[in-house]
Amino acid sequence: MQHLRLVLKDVWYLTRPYFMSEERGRAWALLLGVLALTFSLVGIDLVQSFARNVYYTALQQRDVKTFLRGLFWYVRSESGAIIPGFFPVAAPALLMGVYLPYLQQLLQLRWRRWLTRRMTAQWLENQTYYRIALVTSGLEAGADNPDQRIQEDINSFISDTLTQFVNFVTNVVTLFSYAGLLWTLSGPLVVLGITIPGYFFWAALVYSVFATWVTHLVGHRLAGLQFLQQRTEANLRYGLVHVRDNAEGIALYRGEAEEKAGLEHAFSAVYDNFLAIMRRTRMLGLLTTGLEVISGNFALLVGSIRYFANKMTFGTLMQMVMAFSRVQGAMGWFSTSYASLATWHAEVARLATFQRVMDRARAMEGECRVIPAAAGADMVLRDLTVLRPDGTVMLDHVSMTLRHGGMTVISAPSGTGKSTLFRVIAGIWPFARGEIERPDTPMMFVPQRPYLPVGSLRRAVCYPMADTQVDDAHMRTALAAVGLERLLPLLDEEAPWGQTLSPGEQQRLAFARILVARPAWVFLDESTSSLDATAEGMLYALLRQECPGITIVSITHRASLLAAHDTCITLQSP
Ligand SMILES: Nc1ncnc2c1ncn2[C@@H]1O[C@H](COP(=O)(O)OP(=O)(O)OP(=O)(O)O)[C@@H](O)[C@H]1O
Repeated sequence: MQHLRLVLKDVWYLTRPYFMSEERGRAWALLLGVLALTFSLVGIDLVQSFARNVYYTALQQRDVKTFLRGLFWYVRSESGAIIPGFFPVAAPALLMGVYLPYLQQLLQLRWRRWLTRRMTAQWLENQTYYRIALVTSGLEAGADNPDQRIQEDINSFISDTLTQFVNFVTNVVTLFSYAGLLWTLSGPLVVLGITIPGYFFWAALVYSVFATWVTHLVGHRLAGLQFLQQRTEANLRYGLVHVRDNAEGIALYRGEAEEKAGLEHAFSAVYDNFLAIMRRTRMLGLLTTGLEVISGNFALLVGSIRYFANKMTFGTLMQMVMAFSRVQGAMGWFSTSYASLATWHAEVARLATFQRVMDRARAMEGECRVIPAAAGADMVLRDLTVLRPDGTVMLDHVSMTLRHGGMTVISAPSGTGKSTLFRVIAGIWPFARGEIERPDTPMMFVPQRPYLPVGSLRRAVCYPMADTQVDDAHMRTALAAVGLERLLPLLDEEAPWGQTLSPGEQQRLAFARILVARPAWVFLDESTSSLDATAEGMLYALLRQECPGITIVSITHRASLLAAHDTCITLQSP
């Protein structure tokens, strides 16, 4: 019960924002439409059971007139009420049957659009996509694959939530209305001098509880197996993706045999578990089919007692048999839907965790005060303490001035926190205290492995600007100047450039990007580590010559480059 409360709390947490959003009018209208059609269809079915009662009795009495009028026009029930016949309600029922899934899908699609936009925006806002890794261990279920959360889980969460909700409502309404019908129709039965009122209702209840309990005994393990199936499939997929992502390393080590064994192991888990699911499903199938066969005859047997005693018409007997099967079906839904409920529960949990992690990452406020300074001012770092995500100190009370227009190099042993200092200045590392006076002017941070977006080479050179914003001739000149003239004919080619260009070429491309964007400050974090000293010197000289007045702050371990800078700041570990 506690567990159910937690799941419902998560569902509410994920559902509420949409139904309170600016699209709430349409959302509620569609939901109410879906509910209205659901109720109407159950209602029509219930009313039709009375019409069938009359047809069957007419059939038994060979009363052609009542039978045909009932089929094509209307019937009068025993109490004298007029009930539309089969054909008059067939058309509206058909339309409702078609429009129910349509409205449900429309709601699903609109909700998905809204939630995808919202989650994508939240994920990209304030570098949340980057911070998520800082606020979680990375292994927290739900925070691991944001791409899968946004593309797959949103859709399945919405679709399954709506389906479970509609099924739940349908089955509850069916159960109560048909149980009530059974109670009214069945009448009393006298057994050994004791009168049992609504005996058919009680018989149906006892039978349904028994059938539900037996089904539960056989079926409940299916939920766990389905859950495990998702996990084994995910492990297999992860194994395959891992090989793709590390293709070069595996190829160089000739690690195919080891990888193959790992993948085979992952697949055998998928295979074995699916086999277990099949066996369990077979058992469940045998049981449910058996119960279905029994239940039809059970209903006839129990119902016929009053029929043979001449206290009930044939039509009423048939109506009771139908009501019994509806009650059975509704009870059956509650007992056999674990598999789908377990899958749905897993989706809810993953998406809710992702949303919580995003909320946490977004709410994370750094304690470092950033004071905007004039565009031409120096950058001043005062009393800056930088921490790791676990709270341990990386840099303790660091103060420095980075001169405007100067060339400063920051050096320190590996792991001291040089790159993290750049992250603090860039404003993406929230674990810092102190003060930064930051000139209000365009800055560019260039990591050791520059990021290359998916798409054309032109896009890669212009990034983060759109290629339409950049003058073509200017871009070509920049590319040629950094020594990449061989790439000029390939500018419009789409390729995985991050894999096809050598690390040195990628670093040259990053310099072309600086020449294109012309920031006032550039932070180079070992941005020439894959180049030889001559190429490195040429690129630095190019920056000074093409972007006069540019401020350069570098991180490097190379002595040759240290000498090229006018100021050197050495960081100390605490
Ligand atoms: N995302 C992160 N999560 C946890 N710890 C991190 C993270 N990024 C960096 N660190 C830790 O912070 C410390 C400093 O890392 P940083 O990369 O800033 O050092 P560095 O001086 O630039 O090293 P190198 O010269 O090797 O590039 C290291 O101990 C590293 O493990």
